Order: sequence, then C-alpha cells, then structure tokens
Amino acid sequence: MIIGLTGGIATGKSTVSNIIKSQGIPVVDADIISREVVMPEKEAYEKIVACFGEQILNDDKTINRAGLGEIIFNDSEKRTMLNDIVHPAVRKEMRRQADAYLRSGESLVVMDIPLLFESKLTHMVDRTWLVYATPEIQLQRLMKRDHFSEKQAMSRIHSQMPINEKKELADVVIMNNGSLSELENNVLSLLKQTEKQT
Ligand SMILES: CC(C)(COP(=O)(O)OP(=O)(O)OC[C@H]1O[C@@H](n2cnc3c(N)ncnc32)[C@H](O)[C@@H]1O)[C@@H](O)C(=O)NCCC(=O)NCCS
Ligand SMILES: Nc1ncnc2c1ncn2[C@@H]1O[C@H](COP(=O)(O)OP(=O)(O)OP(=O)(O)O)[C@@H](O)[C@H]1O
Repeated sequence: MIIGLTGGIATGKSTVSNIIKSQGIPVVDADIISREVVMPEKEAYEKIVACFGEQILNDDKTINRAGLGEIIFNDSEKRTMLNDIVHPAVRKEMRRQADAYLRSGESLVVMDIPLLFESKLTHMVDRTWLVYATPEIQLQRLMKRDHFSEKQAMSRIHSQMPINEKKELADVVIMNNGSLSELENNVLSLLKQTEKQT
C-alpha cells in the first residue's frame, strides 16, 4: 500500500514523516528529491538557469533557494515555469524509489508530497493522509520556523490550495493543532490501524 502524506506548508508533514520513519516505515520525500534533481549536474539545473538567469545562483553555482523562493512565491507565472521544469523529474524519481521499496518486500510505503492535491497526483497513491493545522497556527509555525515576515509567510501559504479545502479531499486527517506528544500518539495509533489492513 502507498500512502500519500500531504498538508499545507508548515502544518507538520516532516514532523509526521519523522514519526513514521522512526517506526521503520520507508518514506519517499518530494522535498528532498526536489533538492537533488536541481543539483548542478542534473538536467533540470540547466533549464532553471536558462529560465531564471545566473542571478539565481550562489557563488558556488548552486541554486540560491531563498532567492528563487522570493521570486516564485510572489509570481504565479514564474512558479508554474519552475514547477514545469522540476515536477516531472521529481515524479519520476519518487515512482522509482517507491517501486524499489515495494519490490524489496515492504508492504507499506509513504510518499510525502506537499502538492499532492494541487498537482493532481492522487493516482500515484492508494490513500491520502493530510496533516492539518488551522490557518492561524500554520502561519505562526511558518513565521517562527523560517524567520519570515507575515507577508513572506502569506505569499507561500497563498501559493497552495487552502488547508481547509485540502481537508475535504483527504481520506484521513491528522490533527496537529496541539502538542508534539499528542501528534505522536495520533500517528502511532493510525499506523497500528493501517498495518492491520496491509
Ligand atoms: C522555490 C524553492 C527553490 C524554495 O526552496 P526552499 O528550500 O526554500 O523550500 P523547500 O523546497 O524546502 O519547500 C518548502 C515548502 O514550500 C512549499 N513549496 C515548495 N515549492 C512550492 C511550489 N512550487 N508551490 C507551492 N508550494 C511550494 C512546500 O510546502 C514545501 O514543503 C523550492 O521550494 C522549489 O524548488 N520548489 C519547486 C519544486 C516544488 O514544487 N517542490 C515542492 C514539492 S515537489
Ligand atoms: N504539534 C506541534 N507543536 C509545536 N510545533 C510543531 C508541531 N508540529 C510541527 N511543529 C513545528 O512547526 C514547524 C513546521 O513543521 P514541519 O517542518 O514538520 O512542517 P512541514 O509541513 O513539513 O513544512 P514544509 O511544507 O515547509 O515542508 C516546525 O518548526 C515544527 O517543528
């Protein structure tokens, strides 16, 4: 079984994914893969430089992620251009990693995909789990974690489908408005139920 783990920016996907990994369940992480596929030797890198110019590079020629983020989270056309370059490579690598885990005998694999609903990728998974925090808590967590101003945080939140809309689409909603230990208990009991079904 493949579970698609999603949420809004900073609602707690990575935190949940770490709990899942601590139980020995493999997680394929779209954010990690999206960093790997834009390394200088990769195909997507050249396309990004051609599209956004050398000014989005650091001195060591790697992509300046904060700088590129400032551009694409404030301009939906540029965001679509970046997505069109990066997403096909990410999808291909996610599929490859998930298949490898399944072939090696794992019965449960989790795919952590922030844009699962936006990119219409639900066909890649058997079930969807959404990590939910209220929009107010989401904003606070994002500002605190990334030291963003409210404006910077809101531009990122508005680049995604609103979390309350995602909540309507998910098979399972993991509430994350409380403490980290409550979250851990929720996730562990959800995993127990799920493992019985696989
Ligand atoms: C713009 C970039 C360079 C900023 O990098 P940075 O290291 O600051 O952020 P990071 O990649 O860790 O993403 C943090 C979160 O931002 C959100 N996010 C990232 N990209 C997007 C996007 N294109 N649209 C909406 N939300 C996004 C996700 O919730 C993600 O978890 C980077 O996010 C990127 O390359 N984005 C395009 C690829 C993408 O869509 N990645 C997300 C999943 S595949
Ligand atoms: N229950 C909680 N209580 C307090 N802080 C939390 C809780 N859950 C998550 N956090 C914190 O909120 C921030 C966002 O969580 P996390 O990084 O897991 O979100 P994410 O959904 O993976 O974000 P992104 O979309 O940017 O990858 C982190 O600093 C994390 O430590």
